[in-house]
Amino acid sequence: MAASSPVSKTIYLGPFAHCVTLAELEICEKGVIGVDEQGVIRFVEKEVEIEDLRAKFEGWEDANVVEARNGFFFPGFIDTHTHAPQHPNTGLFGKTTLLDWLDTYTFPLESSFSSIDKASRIYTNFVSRTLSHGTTTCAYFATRHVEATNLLADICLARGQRALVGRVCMDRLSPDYYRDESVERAVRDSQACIDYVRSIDAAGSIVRPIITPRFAPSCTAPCLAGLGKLAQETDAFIQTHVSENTSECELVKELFPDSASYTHVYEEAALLTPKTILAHAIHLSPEERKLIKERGSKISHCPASNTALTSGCCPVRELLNEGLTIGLGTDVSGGFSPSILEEVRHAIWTSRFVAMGTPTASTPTLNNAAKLSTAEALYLATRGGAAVVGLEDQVGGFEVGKQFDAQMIQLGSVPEEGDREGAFGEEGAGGPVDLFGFESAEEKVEKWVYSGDDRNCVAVWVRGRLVHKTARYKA
Ligand SMILES: O=c1[nH]c(=O)c2nc[nH]c2[nH]1
Ligand SMILES: [Zn+2]
Repeated sequence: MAASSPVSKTIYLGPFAHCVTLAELEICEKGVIGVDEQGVIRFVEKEVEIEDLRAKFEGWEDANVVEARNGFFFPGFIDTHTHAPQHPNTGLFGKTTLLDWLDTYTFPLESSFSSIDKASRIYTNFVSRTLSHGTTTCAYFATRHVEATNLLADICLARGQRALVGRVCMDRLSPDYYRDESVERAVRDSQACIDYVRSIDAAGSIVRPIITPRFAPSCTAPCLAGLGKLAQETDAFIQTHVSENTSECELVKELFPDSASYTHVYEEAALLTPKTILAHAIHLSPEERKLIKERGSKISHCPASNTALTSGCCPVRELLNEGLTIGLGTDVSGGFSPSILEEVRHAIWTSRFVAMGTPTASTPTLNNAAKLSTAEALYLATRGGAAVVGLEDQVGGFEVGKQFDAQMIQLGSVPEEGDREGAFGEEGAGGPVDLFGFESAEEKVEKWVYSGDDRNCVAVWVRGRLVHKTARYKA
């Protein structure tokens, strides 16, 4: 589906849900959202009877009407951290942990993106996959290759998916066949990608560049400093990894013996800014968290990856209590799914593992305060993520003035006894979520969160433009 399809004035009719605050998930059963030709939300009504529709919205008599049946509209998901070139390795991690996983699976695959044909095949497929799971904005790590990185930006722009696209920098501790030959090269190639992405979308309304040092162990101090300087000169976003795995943290201590902490390595290179996204952040000290907060840098929580690579359980509830800004990341292929809905579930599970902890004599009971609620995890997936990628004024919820980045969720109705056809005709067409008719609006959302998948995501819009639909979508 091309992003060039025109946007018509449209009234989105039917239930919608969105997170108003971290604690509050608002669900409106008789919702109406009016979106203009620029994809901007012009009105939001929460209690409208269908019969009143045309009369009520003067000037909107000719608007299209798109109705959510047996489901609801939900804001598009924001994936604050993933690796597009690692998509073919999804599900392949065995019993590795971070450092051997990089050597075994990741570097060999990423290095092959010198082939633009290969990059084209994988990136086209991955952007389709993330869109089909309702991801309307994505922060992508690409590879070292300028041409392939620029191609990823082209694909996101053509498909209409908002993206931050970054060329990965690494000038040490990676194989000879996959390493920046010098600091100058890392900075020059990063600059080339920034220039390219800004040349294809000067306003940055869909694609924006992001400076991407892979992580401290694979960058020398001069390389990190060169990228920090580049970030200042270009006012670009920055993304990297921090404190994911204890062996990695030890390695950083060895490589940067004069730095007070892992986070200080980035601080010393001027890489901690309000436009910085730090992935994982599992093993941070209180001082490091304080520094990140002071700098206004953001955190991408990647719970599926953290469990797959046995990196640890990030104490997200604590970080939220401390006022850090947090979104969710799929971190493919450390993570094994391109779905932020899956990450919502993993964020909730991880918070429960933190809550269960290891009972000790001093804390023998469950630490309920560590748990994330469904609403809180959905907040991280939408509004929290929007703040991480600098789009908090534009997307993440349904308010007048925001842009319509949304997904239409449709659930399955189990037929009444005697109704052999069923609500959606063929069996299984309702996806994995079965409704029996008793469910409240809240229960429908809960059922989707815990057992839904991309089959329930029947249409996706970015700035009011339809960017993905399934056969079940009937406009
Ligand atoms: O989850 C991760 N994925 C990666 O590709 C990577 N590189 C450094 N550190 C990393 N962590
Ligand atoms: Zn990562």
